[in-house]
Amino acid sequence: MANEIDGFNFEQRHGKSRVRIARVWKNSDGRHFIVEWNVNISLLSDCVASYIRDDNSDIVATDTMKNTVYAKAKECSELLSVEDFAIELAKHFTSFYNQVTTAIVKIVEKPWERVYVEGQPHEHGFKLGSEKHITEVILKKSGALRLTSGIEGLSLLKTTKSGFEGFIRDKYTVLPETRERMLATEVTALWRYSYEFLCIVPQQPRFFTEKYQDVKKVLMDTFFGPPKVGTYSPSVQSTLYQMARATLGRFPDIYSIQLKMPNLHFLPVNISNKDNQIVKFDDDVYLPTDEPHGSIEATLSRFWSKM
Ligand SMILES: O=c1[nH]c(=O)c2[nH]c(=O)[nH]c2[nH]1
Repeated sequence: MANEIDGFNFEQRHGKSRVRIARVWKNSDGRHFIVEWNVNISLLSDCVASYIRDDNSDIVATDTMKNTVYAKAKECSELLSVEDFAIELAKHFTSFYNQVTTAIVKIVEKPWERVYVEGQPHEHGFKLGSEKHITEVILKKSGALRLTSGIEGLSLLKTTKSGFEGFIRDKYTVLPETRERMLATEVTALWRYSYEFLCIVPQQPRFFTEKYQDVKKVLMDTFFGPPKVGTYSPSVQSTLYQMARATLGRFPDIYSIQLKMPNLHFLPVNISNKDNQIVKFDDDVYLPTDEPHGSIEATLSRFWSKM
């Protein structure tokens, strides 16, 4: 919220960060479902008086925001996607309070996955996976929506079919050109859907959960290529672009995708003393590192924003 005050421009927002919640649903046939969410709420609201006149009468207390997370989760009688829960919260804040013009709700979901015991899905047993499903909803009172979903911490590695050649060489360059190296990264992907109004958001309960799985599969399949032969990567940049391109090619309701793909180096190991070479690198023994790492990121968007 921006206001002009005393001849200055004043912007403010307030909210509650890191509200942790787990919600369990128990089906009548004995199967349990669980989600664990870390919720961040930020409200743009007309409460300038609290900053400049010690008048809190227009403030939604951040403690109330926290309680709302638990109350709304209780109200959800069935398993729902993290996107749908973020939309529910944002809808509540923008419709219930006159003062609130925009709600920004970000949620990170912990990847609890059902375990298999004796080859069968367990009714109430879960283990923690690795990458996280995230979402950000920005909802205005008018119903105008910005819906972003993403993946955080998707660690991928391939032991071949990667190289890096033809880059600038100058007096500081020592990196040899290669057509054979390891490629390792930890993908952060953020994609924006083209559902720009509340009223056109798909209502099927599993829609965004399935879309998340589908996008993850397209990203991974493009990174690795076919199982027997793979796909040669001439650079992280090229692979990143192919992954973004495949996502926009496959999903017409995704308007843009941002990918961050650090290049996590696996350094060749060569060890010698003055008499012998103890270890000679033959694409087999590496020193894994994460510092320093290359940082490569890009956003690919359509020119039009509507489907
Ligand atoms: O795929 C790569 N992209 C780079 O920009 C880069 N720079 C570097 O040193 N190694 C690599 N690898």
